[in-house]
Amino acid sequence: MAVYTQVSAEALTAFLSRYDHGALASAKGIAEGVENSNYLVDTTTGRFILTLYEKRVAADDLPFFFAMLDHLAGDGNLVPRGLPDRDGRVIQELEGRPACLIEFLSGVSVTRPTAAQARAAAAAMGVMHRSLASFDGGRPNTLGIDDWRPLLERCGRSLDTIQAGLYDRVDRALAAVEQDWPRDLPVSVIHADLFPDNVLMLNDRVTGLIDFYFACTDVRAYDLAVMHSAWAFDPAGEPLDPAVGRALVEGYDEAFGLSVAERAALPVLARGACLRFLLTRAWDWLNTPADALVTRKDPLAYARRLDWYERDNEFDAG
Ligand SMILES: Nc1ncnc2c1ncn2[C@@H]1O[C@H](COP(=O)(O)OP(=O)(O)OP(=O)(O)O)[C@@H](O)[C@H]1O
Ligand SMILES: N[C@@H](CCO)C(=O)O
Repeated sequence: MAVYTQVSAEALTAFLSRYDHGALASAKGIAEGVENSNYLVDTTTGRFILTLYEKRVAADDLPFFFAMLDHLAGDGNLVPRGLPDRDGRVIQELEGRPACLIEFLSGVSVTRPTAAQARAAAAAMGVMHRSLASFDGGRPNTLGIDDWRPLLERCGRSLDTIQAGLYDRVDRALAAVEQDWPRDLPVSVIHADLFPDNVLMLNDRVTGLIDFYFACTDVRAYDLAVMHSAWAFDPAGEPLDPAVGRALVEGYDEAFGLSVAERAALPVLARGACLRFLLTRAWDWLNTPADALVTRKDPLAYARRLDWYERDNEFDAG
């Protein structure tokens, strides 16, 4: 359960008194997620998400994320805006952490997506990319290709305590990705973490895209590769029905479009995505504080996906 920071009823009551959103009725920590502390807050007038930003989110980046969300919501995308208090402030401090009250969106996230759900989610990403073409903000990717080797070195040989030989395995895969990485594809602001748990759905309909805290400026097709690596496999990293992977590429292509060069680069971009999530999960696996109420995510589920992309499997690019 991702609740790193406990919020007392007294502190939350005082926090809510800055807004015109009613008085505290109930609050409970949300089990999903690994990055930030999230609470579901019910007040006398409505339901909200309260997020306290933890380890990987820099407070200085929050204005960028909320400007992006405002831009997307203003253009009709189903994303949650940060809510301003009576003085117009969205970014607050609570229990010593940066914190925001956020719009609640309905829907649930799927764990084993169908092809229809994958198509709808990828189309929502395509529509989002179209809106982002007119967004003039930007943020360097702090977990991009240039950051993977330093992260590998910080994990070091402790990786081998997760699985024998894992350090050398990642080192080899990373060297190949560094060599093959495309340097001339279109760049844009992207979500960079659009996993199934960051897409809210009702049946086959997308009702919300959430968790923009890794959004950054990077290769646009990398966003789709991240999505493929997260959606085309089950949580243990075993591939789902190939129709799911195909639906992702087709849904995105129909909504936004994918050039021949972007399509050709998807396999290496997906290998890069596997390394990004394998490494951050491995770091967390090795460094999660014993008292944190969080379910660590399995780095080896990403080693299995990496194996799959490396085996020269057809990417099912439609
Ligand atoms: N705006 C929202 N509306 C409804 N539910 C939300 C909203 N934001 C977050 N949630 C719920 O809280 C959970 C955790 O949120 P989120 O994914 O942002 O956490 P995180 O710790 O940043 O996660 P991750 O590990 O994916 O980076 C989500 O899976 C969802 O159930
Ligand atoms: N979506 C990521 C967590 C954010 O870094 C994962 O599943 O590893």
